[in-house]
Amino acid sequence: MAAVAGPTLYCVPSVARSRGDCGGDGKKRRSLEKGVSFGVGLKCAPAFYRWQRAGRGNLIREQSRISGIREAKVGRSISVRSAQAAVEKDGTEEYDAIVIGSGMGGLVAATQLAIRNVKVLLLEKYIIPGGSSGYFKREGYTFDVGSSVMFGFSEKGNINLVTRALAAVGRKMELIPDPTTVHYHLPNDFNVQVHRKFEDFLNELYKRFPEERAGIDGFFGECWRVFNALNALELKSLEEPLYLFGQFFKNPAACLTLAYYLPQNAGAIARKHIKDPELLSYIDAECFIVSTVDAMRTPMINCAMVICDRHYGGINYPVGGVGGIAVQLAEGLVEKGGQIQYKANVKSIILENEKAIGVQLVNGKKLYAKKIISNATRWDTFEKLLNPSQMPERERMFQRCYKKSPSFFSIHMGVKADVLPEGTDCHHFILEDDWSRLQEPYRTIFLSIPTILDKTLAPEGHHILHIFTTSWIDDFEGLSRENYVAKKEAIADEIVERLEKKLFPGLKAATTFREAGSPKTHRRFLARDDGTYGPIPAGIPKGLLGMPFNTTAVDNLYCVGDSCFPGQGVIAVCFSGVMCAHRVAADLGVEKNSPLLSKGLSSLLAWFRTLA
Ligand SMILES: NC(=O)c1ccc[n+]([C@@H]2O[C@H](COP(=O)([O-])OP(=O)(O)OC[C@H]3O[C@@H](n4cnc5c(N)ncnc54)[C@H](O)[C@@H]3O)[C@@H](O)[C@H]2O)c1
Ligand SMILES: CC(C)=CCC/C(C)=C/C=C/C(C)=C/C=C/C(C)=C/C=C/C=C(C)/C=C/C=C(C)/C=C/C=C(\C)CCC=C(C)C
Repeated sequence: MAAVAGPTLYCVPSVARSRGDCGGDGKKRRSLEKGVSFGVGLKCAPAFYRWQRAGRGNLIREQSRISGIREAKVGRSISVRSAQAAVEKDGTEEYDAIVIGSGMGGLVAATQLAIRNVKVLLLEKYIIPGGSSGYFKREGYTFDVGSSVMFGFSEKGNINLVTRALAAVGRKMELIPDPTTVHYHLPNDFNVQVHRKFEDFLNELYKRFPEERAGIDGFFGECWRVFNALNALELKSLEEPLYLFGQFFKNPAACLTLAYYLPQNAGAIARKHIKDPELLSYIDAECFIVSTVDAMRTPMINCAMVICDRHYGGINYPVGGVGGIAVQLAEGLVEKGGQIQYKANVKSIILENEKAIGVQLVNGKKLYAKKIISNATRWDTFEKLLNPSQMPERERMFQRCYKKSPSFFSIHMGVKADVLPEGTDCHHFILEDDWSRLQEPYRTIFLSIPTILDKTLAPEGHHILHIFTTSWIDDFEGLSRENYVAKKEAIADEIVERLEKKLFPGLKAATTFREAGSPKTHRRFLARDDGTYGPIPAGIPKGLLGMPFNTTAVDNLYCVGDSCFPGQGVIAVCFSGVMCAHRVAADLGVEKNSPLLSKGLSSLLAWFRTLA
């Protein structure tokens, strides 16, 4: 019955685009799902089409031929061995855990369970793993779907959660250190380079704000206090009482420090130390990058985490591109006995006596597990995979406290290398005119040029420019196809013009490739409601206090990813994956568990959330 999917590389979006819809339910797809579970991709689109076109009998033969390709490349540098994807035995087989979605949150949860010998099946709607941290290839360029700034990817300390997630499944990637995390280009000719060395970065701020030296030391000093406390802990589920009490016993100072900062926001702490409005606006911009809101609404723990990690372990870029991380995790998962099924679009979560017992795919197939983990956003989980009219009060409360952040408008470009001045940094953040417009759609420009670090991602003599800016899906709804495309191009033209003026004269003429994505693209390819980047607080939050953990009000159903504690960001969702796997393993009896204490802690945490 089953077929196994094999090797690894894809010209993914071109495939999906030609099919009209990456997650669509077309005829070809239905026939594939009937007999064959679809695995991580094929070497390139033509092979994909050959495979798709082959008759059902030929599919298995074609598959084993393709499985003979043992080596494929992400970018042109990292080598990825073929991943053996799911062997779906029959519809009645029960797994210990099913994970819906292979974003970094889902992948980490699945791999952390697999290494504990939990029988886990990961279901991904798309044809490669990674979600927002995936990649795609075009005309010799390997593009990161989303951010190229990787926190938590060093050899140092306890919070290098990306490194640790890979190491757990025996993987390690070659890294290129980034000397400057971000180069800020701000109003009134205020330019700051966030150098890898903390002292060099501070000197930039001291130079601009000599009278705020003590304030700068005070604010960043508090950031380090939080970071050092985080770094002292062994990070596991904060919903598991035996672990939590154990950490309080081993590291009371660190735990009390974190408990103190848990309900606080960065903006309020910055204001204790700093008076200069321009410096406070700069801290808003720092927070905006990590949370898409200003400092007053950014939890202090999250702010401190990113502000310090970039100087502690540093920002490091994986050779071959960010997409390689998810590919390595997916391969590692299968090596550790887990299974992955691609093109497995979960339509609903099956409940029995109000407990989650399985999932149903869009092709009607039902799969069962003791525990169901959703890496879809909480909006998608509780409004689409479950009946919205039966949404538990706990989720209603989440939706009152948090709303969907805007999505991104993104432009992936290939340009001739000589348009970039010598010494150009890899990542830039631009707000040209007015601080008050920081959170307005299209006003700030995020720009990454990963080829500054890894030249193999583009054809020789070329660079990649990945540009993005916040944008709401409403701007693109209800347009004809023609108007939709025209609108995307007009917005992209305007942003490129702004970059020409600010940074790279001649940019338009030097462009060799350009593709723009709207919030609708995010919704379609990442299966995120309204294409949202993640949750943002509806008002001023009490730090992280209101953010839900992994358990839900539905028995046996867990969430993982950016709509869980601690929120948006690759390193944040990796932590969410680690926490989720620990809690699930405890509930399965694989990790130490005390049901009574767990129940008590769960009620206590639920009460804390009502204070937020
Ligand atoms: N959007 C960006 O630009 C971007 C880029 C890079 C990293 N990130 C970070 O990644 C974080 C998100 O990571 P994450 O792990 O929470 O999730 P994710 O959105 O990256 O991945 C979710 C995965 O679940 C799959 N999925 C959703 N519904 C499904 C269904 N019904 N059936 C099967 N599969 C389904 C999606 O296809 C996707 O692969 C963000 O917070 C962000 O910080 C975002
Ligand atoms: C239980 C209770 C209640 C209590 C107790 C106490 C305690 C013990 C506590 C503890 C806690 C903890 C452990 C916590 C943790 C946390 C964490 C880890 C966090 C993390 C976070 C992170 C984050 C947020 C991140 C983010 C990031 C991001 C978002 C990024 C982004 C990026 C981008 C966008 C890029 C940019 C670019 C350019 C500029 C171009």
